[in-house]
Amino acid sequence: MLLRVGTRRSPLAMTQTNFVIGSIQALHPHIEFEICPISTVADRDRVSEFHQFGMIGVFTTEHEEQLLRKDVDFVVHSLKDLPTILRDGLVLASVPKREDPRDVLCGSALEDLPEGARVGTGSLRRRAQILSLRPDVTVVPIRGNIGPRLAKIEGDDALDAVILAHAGLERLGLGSKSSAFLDPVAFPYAVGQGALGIEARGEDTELVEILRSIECRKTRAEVDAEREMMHALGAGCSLPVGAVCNWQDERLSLQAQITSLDGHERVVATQDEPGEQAKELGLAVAETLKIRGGEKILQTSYREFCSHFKMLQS
Ligand SMILES: NCc1[nH]cc(CCC(=O)O)c1CC(=O)O
Repeated sequence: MLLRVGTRRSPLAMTQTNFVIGSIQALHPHIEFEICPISTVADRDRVSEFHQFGMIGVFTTEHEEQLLRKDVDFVVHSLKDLPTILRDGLVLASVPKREDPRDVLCGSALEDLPEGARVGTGSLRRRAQILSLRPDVTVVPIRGNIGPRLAKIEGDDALDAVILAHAGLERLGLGSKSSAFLDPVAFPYAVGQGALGIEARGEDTELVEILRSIECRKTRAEVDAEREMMHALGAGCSLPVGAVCNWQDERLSLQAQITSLDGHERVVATQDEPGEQAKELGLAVAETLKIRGGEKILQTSYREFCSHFKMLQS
């Protein structure tokens, strides 16, 4: 059997894809793979900030079209970039074991950041959360692959720190740059962060079965809860919503936080349920966030980033 695998071309995407192929091959040595990399809108356009500002699916739309055209058999995504709603006919077939999902500050620990420090991130969630912990910092929008982002803490005009996902650094062999982990209770990570998502056509039941052989049941429960919460909030991947989800002793606990873009307001909800009720847990936490005023914060942030986007275009 030959399987064609869709992926982005970035070093991180290629590493992740090779990892998935290696994991499947270890269990199914007779299967062969052909990697079919493409550049997405977000890779071709390195100038706009639009995808950082809530536009959904910029990393994944073209992959879904490839799947529906049957140009590829499955696609390996960073799960946090995959929208909670997939195109008709496509499924999240498998979620392998998650890396450490925490964010890290590269360049300086939080407590060592000087007053008024310049901190780089393109993510609205990270912007809001760092401002809520350290109102004195200036957030500098940055984007691009992990290597170039990391380079912003070196050389002339260097930033004091950049915020990145530990998982991305670890997979690229740059785990030693993860010097200062951000405590996820104070600085919750993005929904799905640190996990991979393998997307395929639902009708290919035999293939879905093969892909499922590398799934991690605990990770799947965690990300199902997180994604259901995100879906119920109607929020895209880069809105200021953070999560901490843990599976322990057959129970799943989910803490979620919505933070206003200026960091001044935040709403938190925490709940736990038996592990098999991941989706119910996600829905319940979303409801609590809404009741506590989270929806209003999201609407305001949405308006703010739409006007920011218009400003960038004009
Ligand atoms: N949006 C970019 C992106 N997508 C996945 C990762 C890191 C790896 C992961 O979270 O699985 C990153 C980079 C980052 O946020 O630092």
